[in-house]
Amino acid sequence: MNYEDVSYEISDAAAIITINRPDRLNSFRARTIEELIHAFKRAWASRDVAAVILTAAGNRAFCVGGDQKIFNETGSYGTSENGLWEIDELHTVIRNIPKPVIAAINGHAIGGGHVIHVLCDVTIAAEHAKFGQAGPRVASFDAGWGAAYLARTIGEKRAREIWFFCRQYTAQQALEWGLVNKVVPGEQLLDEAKAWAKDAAAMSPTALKALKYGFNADSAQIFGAVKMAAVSLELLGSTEESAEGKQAFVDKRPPNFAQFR
Ligand SMILES: CC(C)(COP(=O)(O)OP(=O)(O)OC[C@H]1O[C@@H](n2cnc3c(N)ncnc32)[C@H](O)[C@@H]1OP(=O)(O)O)[C@@H](O)C(=O)NCCC(=O)NCCSC(=O)CCC(=O)c1ccccc1C(=O)O
Repeated sequence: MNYEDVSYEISDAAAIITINRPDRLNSFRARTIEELIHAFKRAWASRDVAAVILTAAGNRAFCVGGDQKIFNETGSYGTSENGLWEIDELHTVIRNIPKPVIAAINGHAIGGGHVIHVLCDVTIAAEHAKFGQAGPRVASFDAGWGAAYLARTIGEKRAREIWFFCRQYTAQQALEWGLVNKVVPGEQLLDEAKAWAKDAAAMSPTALKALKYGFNADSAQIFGAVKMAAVSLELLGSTEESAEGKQAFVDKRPPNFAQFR
């Protein structure tokens, strides 16, 4: 597969997968998701890879979720080679790849970009990184992993705060909440992630694989809600409420959702 939206390289025993749409703050479209899935499966299959580092181009954003401009223009997140919108499959592959996935957060991790980092095994953040959900502002949501797994990670009250009020949180706050594992100066981010990957590479791969699946077992029942949430989000996407959210984003004005209460 030819990558347009991501890059893939191997450094020592780490696969470095980089989201590469900096002009759209590394927001994703259907093609981005398809390429990310491909890159993760490539890392899964490779004996040269012991751990995956997921990061993004530039120092402004890790990923700010779905590309709202494309959605506003076309009513979807665009086309992929196989014709599918596979955000659920990306989440699944991050959970199921039997190697540690290290998110290296180089800026804003917002909306669907925040969900992706939450699902990574560990997160290292640059000092200037910002965290939060934004879906309810544009009539979107992830009521599957995005809600339930976030609550498992940081607790119900904090998860509900993040989703219901759509605020942004500093890297330091994220560290205090257990949302990230370590905060480093931006210029040290990739080296720090590589050092973690190097440490993981010294471990028994079978032990890491079994541990990852053991950790996953406890939250596996969330998957049922993931599919239900995807169906309801798809339905919301075809409504006037959704159109108002996306149009307001493009117009740079607050949405008027009052009529949909
Ligand atoms: C991230 C911001 C807080 C950054 O703010 P700031 O630094 O002031 O920069 P801006 O001037 O706002 O932005 C610069 C430039 O980038 C454009 N841009 C920003 N975000 C997006 C985006 N998401 N899509 C397209 N373009 C974007 C912005 O318009 C500017 O362009 P100019 O042309 O220069 O004006 C701030 O930008 C911000 O809050 N962004 C919006 C974040 C957002 O709403 N994200 C979408 C949330 S919904 C989502 O992610 C859907 C996910 C999903 O579909 C899903 C489905 C099923 C299961 C799970 C999921 C899932 O959630 O993963």
